[in-house]
Amino acid sequence: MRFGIIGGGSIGLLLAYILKENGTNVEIMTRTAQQAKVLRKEGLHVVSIEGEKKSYDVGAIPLENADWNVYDGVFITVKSYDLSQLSSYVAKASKKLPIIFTQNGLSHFTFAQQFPDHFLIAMTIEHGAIRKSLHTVEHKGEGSIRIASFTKKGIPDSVKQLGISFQEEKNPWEMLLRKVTLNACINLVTALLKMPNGALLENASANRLMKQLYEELEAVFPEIKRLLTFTEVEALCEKTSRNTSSMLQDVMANRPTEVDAIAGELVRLAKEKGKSLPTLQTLVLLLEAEQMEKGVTTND
Ligand SMILES: NC(=O)C1=CN([C@@H]2O[C@H](COP(=O)(O)OP(=O)(O)OC[C@H]3O[C@@H](n4cnc5c(N)ncnc54)[C@H](OP(=O)(O)O)[C@@H]3O)[C@@H](O)[C@H]2O)C=CC1
Ligand SMILES: CC(C)(CO)C(=O)C(=O)O
Repeated sequence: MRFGIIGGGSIGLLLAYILKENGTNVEIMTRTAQQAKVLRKEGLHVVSIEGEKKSYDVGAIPLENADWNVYDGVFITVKSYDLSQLSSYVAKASKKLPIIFTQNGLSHFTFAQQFPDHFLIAMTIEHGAIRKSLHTVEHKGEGSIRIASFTKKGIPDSVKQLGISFQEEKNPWEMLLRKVTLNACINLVTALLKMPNGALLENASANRLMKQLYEELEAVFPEIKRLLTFTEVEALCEKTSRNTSSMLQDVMANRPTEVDAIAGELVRLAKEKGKSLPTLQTLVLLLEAEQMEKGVTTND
């Protein structure tokens, strides 16, 4: 089997590693020709959770030159705010091709609704990963991977046979609500306090702030009680304790963050119910103010 991965960032390279470990042929579709060249020449370098260094031959091609007809499935691992750039590619893809979205947040739920006849699937990844160079990724923690189809087509055998250990979910909305709650609790606090995920267990005030966020969300979206306990939020901080959350990675690299896809969407949904999320909204403003001072605009 041959799978394409759009985006050679932290999660794109981590997925390439997981797929290669399971014997799948992988081609990474990059934004730049330079990254594709480096990946083809140097291979994919991985530092595993245990600190072991590994390398793999991978295919790599700039996205604009790729032919999606050669793949059994395509993973989309770009940030939420870059999804709109891919609309024309998804529109042209075969309706039989499984396309799997790995974004945090909720905006890909709306993106997927533009393509009701395509074979679109959501995947939530509770792993930590940090790209260290154009062809090197460090695996920083391992939690569960969940998958749910956006359509009635279900999960195809080609994806089930990838050898990735994942939990299949029936309801994509609930699966994404669970993950966005985890990210609202972990990513915003770590991004503001410049802490690795594990520090949220050690710093009592940061831990209280994270709990306050969880309780505020649970009060507005009661189904969260059924989908995720606060103990599970803390367990993910433990499993990814050495990871720098993807939002903190963005802040440190002076890139836009996914604050709108994560917190903005939750605030809007709360408003539709006539409710508000004051703690979350305050953290959003603090983060946006910090980004503005650095001249980084959110392009969500
Ligand atoms: N990092 C983590 O630990 C986790 C991240 N996630 C989620 O996974 C998603 C990806 O995150 P992450 O990998 O950290 O993000 P990164 O910013 O590390 O990677 C995103 C990649 O997408 C590439 N890209 C952007 N636009 C295009 C395009 N038009 N064509 C091809 N490639 C493109 C970027 O290219 P370039 O480098 O050239 O700019 C970049 O390499 C996010 O939604 C995040 O929330 C989920 C779980 C854990
Ligand atoms: C799983 C977790 C919390 C890992 O840091 C993540 O989703 C992220 O950083 O975006």
